[in-house]
Amino acid sequence: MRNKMTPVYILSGFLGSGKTTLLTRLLQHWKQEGLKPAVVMNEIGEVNIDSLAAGADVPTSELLSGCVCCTIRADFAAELGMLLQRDRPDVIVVEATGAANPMEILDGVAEASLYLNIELQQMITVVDTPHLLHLHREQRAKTYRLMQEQIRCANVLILNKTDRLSQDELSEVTEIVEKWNRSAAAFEAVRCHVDLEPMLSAVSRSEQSAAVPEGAVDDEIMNTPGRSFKGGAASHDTHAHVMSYTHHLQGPLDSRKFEAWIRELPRDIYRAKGILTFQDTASRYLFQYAFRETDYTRLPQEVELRDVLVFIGEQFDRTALKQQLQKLSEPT
Ligand SMILES: Nc1nc2c(ncn2[C@@H]2O[C@H](COP(=O)(O)OP(=O)(O)OP(=O)(O)O)[C@@H](O)[C@H]2O)c(=O)[nH]1
Repeated sequence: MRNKMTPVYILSGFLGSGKTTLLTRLLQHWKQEGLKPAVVMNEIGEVNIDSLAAGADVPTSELLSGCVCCTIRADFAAELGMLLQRDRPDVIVVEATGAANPMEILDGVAEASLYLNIELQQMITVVDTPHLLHLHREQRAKTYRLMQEQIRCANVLILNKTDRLSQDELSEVTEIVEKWNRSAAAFEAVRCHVDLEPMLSAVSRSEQSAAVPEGAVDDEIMNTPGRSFKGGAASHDTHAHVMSYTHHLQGPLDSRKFEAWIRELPRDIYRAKGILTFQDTASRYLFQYAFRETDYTRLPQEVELRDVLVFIGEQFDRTALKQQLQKLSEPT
């Protein structure tokens, strides 16, 4: 039997937006619930000051040699694996450096979930609202684009530092964020003071929304506590949020059927990877899919990994994917 999956939360947000403030709150919350959290942190620079915030009783793993998205391939999975084995946490938070590209981090966690019993729960982005408004007015391209990416990727948005905005400015910022990501559950906050339970359950609700038929999605999310955006159910003109789906395969697949199925994958799924066994070949493979190209690398026989596929894309139908993969696993 497979061990239970440890949920992983990615905490993203621009430098100084309030990630550590939120992390401290989350850790307190989980500890009060009797859970054991662990943290993976990365900082640009030599010393990680934020690790002090986690407290001595929270296992912390640090990637100090640069940004998590650059060290991610080798170190990240190894660090997570070590943390899981050594500390057996109930929940893991990856605090991404404020300058990190969230897509790379998402990709890294997806990669690690091929080898480890972890499940990416959601991406929480803390938005420094006065800073965003300032950049929006100045149109400073690079930083602005990174903030935009961080907002687009989120399933939960904390619109932080609202104490430094007037009501009009808050409306302006909300409108900007809404244009980029209408799907996430959004919470206005001062010092990341949000009701954590509704925030954490809003995470799963927005994930489930992918299975809800078009048109019902926004309705569902509009009803999540803390949702502050205006707007209607019919607005699907903006970017949907990025999501991932992990599927554990029950048995070997027919390679030709799998190939044919991959060719028909919806365009909304832009990345997939996995470990696969085929009914009609002796080897096992590491499978990669990017920009509609597939790649298979033969794995050594002794590799002890379960068969799994991870998909990353925008607002795709996870239920349909699951059903199709179950069908592909049926013996022919
Ligand atoms: N005025 C105001 N200040 C805040 C708020 N939230 C956080 N801060 C302050 O903003 C600063 C940065 O907060 P952190 O939680 O350290 O932010 P961070 O995102 O972890 O920062 P980096 O580690 O640099 O990426 C601290 O001085 C906080 O006290 C807020 O809602 N309003």
